[in-house]
Amino acid sequence: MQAASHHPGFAWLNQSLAPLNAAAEYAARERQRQLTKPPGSLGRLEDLAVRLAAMQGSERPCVDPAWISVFAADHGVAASGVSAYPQEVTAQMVANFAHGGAAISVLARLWGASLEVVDVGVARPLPGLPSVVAARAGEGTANFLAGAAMTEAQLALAMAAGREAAERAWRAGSRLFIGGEMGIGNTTSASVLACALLKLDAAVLVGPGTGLDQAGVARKREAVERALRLHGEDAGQPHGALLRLGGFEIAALCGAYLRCAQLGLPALVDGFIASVALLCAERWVEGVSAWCLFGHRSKEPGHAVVLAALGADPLLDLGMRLGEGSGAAAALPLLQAACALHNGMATFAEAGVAEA
Ligand SMILES: O=C(O)c1ccc[n+]([C@@H]2O[C@H](COP(=O)([O-])O)[C@@H](O)[C@H]2O)c1
Ligand SMILES: Cc1cc2nc[nH]c2cc1C
Repeated sequence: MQAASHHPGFAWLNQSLAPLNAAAEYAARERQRQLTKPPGSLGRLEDLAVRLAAMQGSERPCVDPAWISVFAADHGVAASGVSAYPQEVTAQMVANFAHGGAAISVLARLWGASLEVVDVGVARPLPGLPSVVAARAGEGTANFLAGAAMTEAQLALAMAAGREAAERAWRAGSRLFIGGEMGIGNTTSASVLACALLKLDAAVLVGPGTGLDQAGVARKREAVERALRLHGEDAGQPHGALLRLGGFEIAALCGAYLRCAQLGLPALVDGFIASVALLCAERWVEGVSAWCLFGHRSKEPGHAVVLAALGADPLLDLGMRLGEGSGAAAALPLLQAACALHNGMATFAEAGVAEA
């Protein structure tokens, strides 16, 4: 682990990661060999079952019940004209999540996953939404074009919000964690974080986000370049990067992935912003990404770059670019199918089918 900060709010990051279970992995691979199909004929569905077996320490893996936490927060940089949408959409979408009308609400219902919304720092939250978990680190971040996005204490609070969400999932008996995010302006934050950590140019990581036109993307790229000039030197490691350039929901996702890896809870990663949060977690503590599966490749162009840096090969490529955890949720039935096939198919011996 990197020596990041002596703030006591980061002490939990010193706990070791859970080990993968080699015996369960071997047993699952052996079982796959005995199922009534030519070896390897279920392709990546076989590998998914075996990887989940290694993570869950069981020859018979299972992703149900699955748990989804959507972290919402606002971004000071939204005031610099970097999004196609106004900032108040963040608070309005939180209400939409709470009322069950967002894409992630529909997918969670469809696949039988639990869904919670965590307010990590929406600027002007709408009143009277009892089902929203309040874990606010502030009233949105400060604009990182003028100074650091957040204080050390706020970073610790936001990461703890993610840690606690992973712990709620674990305590509820969930077998898979999906982290989603909502925050107008957060593709700018994610782009500049990735530039700083990967030492890449803004042009490689800046894209349209919610739907900027060409001129808008050029403005956004200039903003990212300015932020890198201002903070780049102090943002080569995840602590400094999140402090200066982060969002509260991105820090929360980073904390959630770290805690999942400590607990031994597999995580299914969503799109561009979620993958940048995982990049922060992996740079903070090496090995976190071994606890992750990747749901999809977002249409946001920087996502492919971040996935390559993580060595990840996602399951779906549907041209989605919504966020909220929706790309991961779209891949959940593939994981359910991988487990059902692994656990439910007959072996050659059971079915009386001749082997090669
Ligand atoms: O997950 C993705 O790959 C993704 C790509 C583009 C946009 N988004 C979502 O759109 C919002 C951020 O876009 P923007 O243009 O305001 O930076 C935020 O709420 C994200 O959930 C998400
Ligand atoms: C409507 C809307 C829904 C979203 N969900 C995640 N990001 C979003 C951004 C917008 C603009």
